[in-house]
Amino acid sequence: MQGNEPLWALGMMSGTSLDGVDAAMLLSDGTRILEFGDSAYRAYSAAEGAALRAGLGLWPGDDGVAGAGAVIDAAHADLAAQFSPDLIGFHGQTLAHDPGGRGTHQVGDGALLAHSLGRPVVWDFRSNDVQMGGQGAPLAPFYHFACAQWMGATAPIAFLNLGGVGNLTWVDPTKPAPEADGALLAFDTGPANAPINDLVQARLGADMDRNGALAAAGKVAHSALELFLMDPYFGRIPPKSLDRDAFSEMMALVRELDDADAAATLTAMAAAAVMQGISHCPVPPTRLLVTGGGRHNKVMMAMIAAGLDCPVDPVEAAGLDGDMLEAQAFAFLAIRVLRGLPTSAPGTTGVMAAVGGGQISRP
Ligand SMILES: Nc1ncnc2c1ncn2[C@@H]1O[C@H](COP(=O)(O)OP(=O)(O)OP(=O)(O)O)[C@@H](O)[C@H]1O
Ligand SMILES: CC(=O)N[C@H]1[C@@H]2OC[C@@H](O2)[C@@H](O)[C@@H]1O[C@H](C)C(=O)O
Repeated sequence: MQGNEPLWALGMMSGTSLDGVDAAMLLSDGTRILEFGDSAYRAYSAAEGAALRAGLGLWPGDDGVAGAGAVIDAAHADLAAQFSPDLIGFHGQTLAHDPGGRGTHQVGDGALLAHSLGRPVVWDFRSNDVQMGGQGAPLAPFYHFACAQWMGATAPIAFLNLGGVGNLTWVDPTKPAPEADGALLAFDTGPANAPINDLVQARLGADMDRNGALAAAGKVAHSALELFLMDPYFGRIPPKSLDRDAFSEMMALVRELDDADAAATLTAMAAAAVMQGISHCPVPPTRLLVTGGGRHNKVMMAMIAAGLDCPVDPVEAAGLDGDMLEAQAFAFLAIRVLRGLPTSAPGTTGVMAAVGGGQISRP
């Protein structure tokens, strides 16, 4: 597997929403997207989800980490068994993220997976970046650069992932490589779906505000929104990243509101955080392409579009798959790690210099 011949990699990602694992095949030489392959999703059972939630905030060695790790290892082995990749990119599950302090913690044992599947596995993508002074996140931006080139973009565009947390990547596709100076600027914008999910879970026992229906029936509480926007995170110069629950105190701002107004206000907060993020871009993007589950939230999408001067579309408008983009990103990054290419740069994570992350485990 040396040289630069294209490889079929399987990328697997379990995101902050803790709903399940996405897996996607990608053919790439580590710089270009050559072909998209099959993809699959495996939902966590209620018991698996509970074990993962119990692990949130835990660090290596803490009680409860092994249980969460076992769920991740079994679910990923189960899902990967239906594919025949040359190699696997295994993100695992982030349990805790504190890049300026204790580091970043993903569970998932790549050596075990390599052994059980009989294929090379690239994993532990974030630690090296944090050790080199970076945020360890976001890591999808190098893949976003490849997506922009695959689309034939000729002017700066931005990708927005609306997952549990939101993250934005500004791309200048005219630069020669993702690690080139000025090619990328990336950072977490703020909370996106996680607080909305937490609200509807606590009040209505629901998983999500499907399509933004509840928010559509409510009014935004502007005083709460203004208080939220006073958080110093929004003024901080990127790169910057967030733990899933970094904004948990925002729930207090909507406590007195009825369900619909609370949902509308949390949705407006997520959208306003994106606007704040866009203001940090070197030049405004000519197009904003949205990935992640939040692209289905019509209210959130409309609020974002209303605040920007450029078209705002789901990534499907550009021929990409918004459910699988992050899984594809870890397939792409796995090939880069195998080839010794960097996976993050000062503009994406704040790392001192472009660096490759990830351990390689062979069967
Ligand atoms: N139809 C829908 N309407 C509204 N919201 C939706 C819809 N579908 C998904 N979502 C939201 O998107 C979330 C899942 O998004 P996604 O799968 O992108 O998150 P993730 O990958 O786990 O998170 P992250 O990218 O932060 O790691 C759901 O929990 C829900 O809040
Ligand atoms: C530490 C961590 O797991 N961060 C995730 C999380 O989910 C979204 C956002 O916060 C982003 O920073 C990152 O994931 C994506 C896939 C990334 O690294 O690009």
